[in-house]
Amino acid sequence: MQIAVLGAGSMGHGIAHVSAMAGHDVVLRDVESGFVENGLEEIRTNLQGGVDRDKLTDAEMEATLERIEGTTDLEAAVEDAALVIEAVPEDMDLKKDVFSDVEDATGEETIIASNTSSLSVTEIASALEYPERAVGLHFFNPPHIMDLVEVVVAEQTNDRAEKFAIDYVRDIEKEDVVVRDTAGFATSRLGLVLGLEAIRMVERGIASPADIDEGMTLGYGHPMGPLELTDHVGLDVRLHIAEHLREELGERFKPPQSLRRKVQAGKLGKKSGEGYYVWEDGERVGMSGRWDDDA
Ligand SMILES: NC(=O)c1ccc[n+]([C@@H]2O[C@H](COP(=O)([O-])OP(=O)(O)OC[C@H]3O[C@@H](n4cnc5c(N)ncnc54)[C@H](O)[C@@H]3O)[C@@H](O)[C@H]2O)c1
Repeated sequence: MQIAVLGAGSMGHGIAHVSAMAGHDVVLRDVESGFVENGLEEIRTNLQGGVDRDKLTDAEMEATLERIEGTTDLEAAVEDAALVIEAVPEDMDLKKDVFSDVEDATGEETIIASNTSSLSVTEIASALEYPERAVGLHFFNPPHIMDLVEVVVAEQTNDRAEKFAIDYVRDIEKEDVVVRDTAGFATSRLGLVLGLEAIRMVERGIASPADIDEGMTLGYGHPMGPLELTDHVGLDVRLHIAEHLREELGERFKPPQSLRRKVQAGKLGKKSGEGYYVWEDGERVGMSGRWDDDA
């Protein structure tokens, strides 16, 4: 089928990649041609990585790239699409505008999906005249590696849109979980509980970040501990989500003081060089603050 992906950033190019790999024709749209080119370049790099690891052949890589077209023209991107997936920045007004613009340029049958990680799909869908075709498709980063997609069912989503979304997820060989539209969906909500509690444990000196993380990787089989994951996601991003979930779901999501302090100090995790760990050239080289000597 024809799929339009709006936004060629971290998530958009990955969603275009996995859709084209499954044989769909994809149009990748961003607001500037430089962003589109970057997205297409990232897809080529990631596909080449797959070829280098013998996951796919050169011919499969070229065929996948041929199925992806880049553009800055919204109308051209969406007019023939059966499915439109937006992956523009996490801003409610922007997402509503994008949904509404898409609706103006497509037929009534087109399914319009949002890759939002925390906003209400119900509210985004309210920008549509026919909101029953809206649904959430929450991919995980990076989409070409991560197997899960949460299918988020908004208040308005009808059975056809829900089934369409589930079929699409299975078709691109990902695993679907279906979630009602609530703050944090299923994964962010549970992942954050673990992250916030780990931060409180560090705050109270119960154990070092590395020991807590090792406890969860070796003891529970998690691929990465909650504090290292917090550094990867960004402390500012986690704080923002915690504040949102606290507002929506209650005090159990109250952000710990130390998380707030670190964000105020610009210690945002891997991207700033320090969070619960110290990072150099993308590698973990030690622990932050009083745990430094134990690193
Ligand atoms: N990064 C993650 O780990 C992650 C994981 C799951 C979901 N998400 C969600 O995916 C969405 C995108 O996040 P991202 O990390 O890819 O952001 P990003 O900043 O990397 O990319 C967003 C892209 O959208 C483009 N854009 C802005 N306005 C646009 C418009 N009107 N039409 C088309 N493109 C437009 C920007 O130029 C940019 O290239 C957000 O809703 C985010 O919450 C992100």
